[in-house]
Amino acid sequence: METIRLTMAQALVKFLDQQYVEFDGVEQRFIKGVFTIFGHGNVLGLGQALEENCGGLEVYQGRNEQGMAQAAVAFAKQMRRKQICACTSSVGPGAANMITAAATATANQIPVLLLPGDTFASRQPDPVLQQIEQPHDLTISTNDAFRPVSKYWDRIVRPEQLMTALIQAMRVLTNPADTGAVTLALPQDVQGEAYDYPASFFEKRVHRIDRRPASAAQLEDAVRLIARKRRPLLICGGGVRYSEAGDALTAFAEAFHIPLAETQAGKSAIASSHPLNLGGIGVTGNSAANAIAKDADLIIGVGTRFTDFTTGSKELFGNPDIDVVTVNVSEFQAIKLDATPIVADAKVGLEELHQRLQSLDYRSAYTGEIQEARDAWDKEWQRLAGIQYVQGAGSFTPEIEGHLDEALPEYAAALGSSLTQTQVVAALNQLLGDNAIVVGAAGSLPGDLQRMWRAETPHSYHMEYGYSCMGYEIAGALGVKMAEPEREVYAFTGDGSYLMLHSELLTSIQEGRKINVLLFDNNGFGCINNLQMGNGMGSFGTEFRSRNPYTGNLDGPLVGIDFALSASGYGAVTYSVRTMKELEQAVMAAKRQKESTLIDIKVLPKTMTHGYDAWWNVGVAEVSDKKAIAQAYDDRRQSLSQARPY
Ligand SMILES: Cc1ncc(C[n+]2csc(CCOP(=O)(O)OP(=O)(O)O)c2C)c(N)n1
Ligand SMILES: O=C1C[C@@H](O)[C@H](O)[C@@H](O)C1=O
Ligand SMILES: [Mg+2]
Repeated sequence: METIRLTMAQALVKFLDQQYVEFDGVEQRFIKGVFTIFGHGNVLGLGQALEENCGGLEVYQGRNEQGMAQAAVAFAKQMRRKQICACTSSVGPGAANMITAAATATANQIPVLLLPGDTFASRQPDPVLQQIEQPHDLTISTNDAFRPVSKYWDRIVRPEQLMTALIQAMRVLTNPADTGAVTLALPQDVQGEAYDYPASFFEKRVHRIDRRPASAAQLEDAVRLIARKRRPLLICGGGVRYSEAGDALTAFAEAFHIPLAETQAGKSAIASSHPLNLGGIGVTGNSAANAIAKDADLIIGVGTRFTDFTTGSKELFGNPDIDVVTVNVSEFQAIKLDATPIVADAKVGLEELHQRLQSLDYRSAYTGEIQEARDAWDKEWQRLAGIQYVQGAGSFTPEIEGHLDEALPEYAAALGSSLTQTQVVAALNQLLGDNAIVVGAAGSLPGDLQRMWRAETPHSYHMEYGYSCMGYEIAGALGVKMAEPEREVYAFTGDGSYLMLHSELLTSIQEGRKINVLLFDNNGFGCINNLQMGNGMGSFGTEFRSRNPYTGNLDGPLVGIDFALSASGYGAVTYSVRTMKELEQAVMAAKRQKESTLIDIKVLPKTMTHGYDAWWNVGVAEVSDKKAIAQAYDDRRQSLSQARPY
């Protein structure tokens, strides 16, 4: 047997360089590159291997391990899971920083390969710098914390173990039904240890991503159910995009006259202007999708996990005769809501269902309801786009009313702006152009965008709403830009998310990957303020106010931040926006820039969109002296009584 003597880390790099996937007959390299932040836990092992021969892998320098790994997650998401990046960190805190990103990947079912350094397998120097010592179990290190957030976890304590670990890692990374973060913990000493690896291990491997067909019996069950339903509603989930099933879904909807609603992950599979597309559904959905959902007698969920946001915590589907059909490549997802499942790839499953339903000459019973719902939402959209703040007591009612109404003049003065969030979102939808990609994750913007953003081109909407991780926005925009360098990429971030994590803005500049940050500064954790005040609490710990020496609380003056100044320090081209005219000028100027840009948009709190008749089950206090909280608790109990229990 021919062998090659390499260190474990050199063998790892050589193997990763030879991985390819084939999907619909198209073959491509699977691992684009490796994000790195080196420390003693990885620099002399994996770092040395990458320096000596990284083959066709690109090597990037991250700023924050969470940030670089979120960029890798976004890259793989935008590539529809057909290409990924790996990330390597040092031992201890560097590794711990990647755990949040691992969780983001796994929650969203996005493949990412994480390679944290680990403590010595030999234990000779224990405790090595940054080692946590657990006296009851010396095998534990920081990296064990990746176990609950990884789809595959392994620790390579001998160089020859690498071979089985990598083959298993590739199984998970290329599995459309059950992918997520793969963590291979690499003890520092083992990274540098040599072994005579069989040469065959490094031959080119092509992993076929098969389209799983549906079983005839499952199709028959589904057809029988659909045939007796009059008001079906399709839900387009992320699986539609990963399976490139947008056309199949459109054809299905058109053939049987079935409206469709979009989840955050599924949005932009089908153009918003399509007459059967109702738009976003659920807690962050619009009036059109939610109204049709309430009366639907059948939900056909395609590639969706049916999260609480999509189902309105299982209260949204109000028709007593409701049934559910699913098309999902994952058996686990397919049987949710006690559905009649079709366990299959979204495109193949839909095409097979289409064929069988066609032979029955099926058509839904909708007449004018779909267009009416769309028209009503369109009218509401125009109203949201036109909301302007008017100064003076009683002359302005914000969308989220009755919380901070009396504080709005103070905000307008402190921010120097009276822009409303809905008017800015609507204007940006016109200004950015159809080909732009919008990226988001947390705060109030995902709600506004799922409702209001009209996405006309495929894959122009990139929302991480499985983990809704603050700080993904800017790191994610970098990953998206790496996936689609020809398109303008816009990170929609709140001030809170920017403050949480924006380190990879610098990486975007270093790499010459231009991203545009649209920062909505409302001086606080706006959506959480809405949530607490909407459930009977006061405004507590969510506005950005200084410590007040008289009360001892955080109810002093507003804390003003010049975000444009902050980003310009990194080399971003920045703009400050306080009027609609400035917004238009800034967007036009940003488009002409070659460097990354940041537009610091000052918006009034409470001027984002509100909910449109979907309930969100949140934990409200059962005991409180406050009447408003007791009322919120009763309301919750009432909604819960109308929701499906499972
Ligand atoms: C990492 C992380 N921590 C905490 C949260 C909980 N959370 C969700 S939104 C939010 C506030 C967001 O504030 P900002 O980015 O300013 O957006 P706004 O709601 O004001 O639009 C918080 C704390 C989260 N989603 N992610
Ligand atoms: O708690 C949350 C509330 C949501 O409105 C928000 O978008 C999300 O980021 C979150 O974590
Ligand atoms: Mg905010």
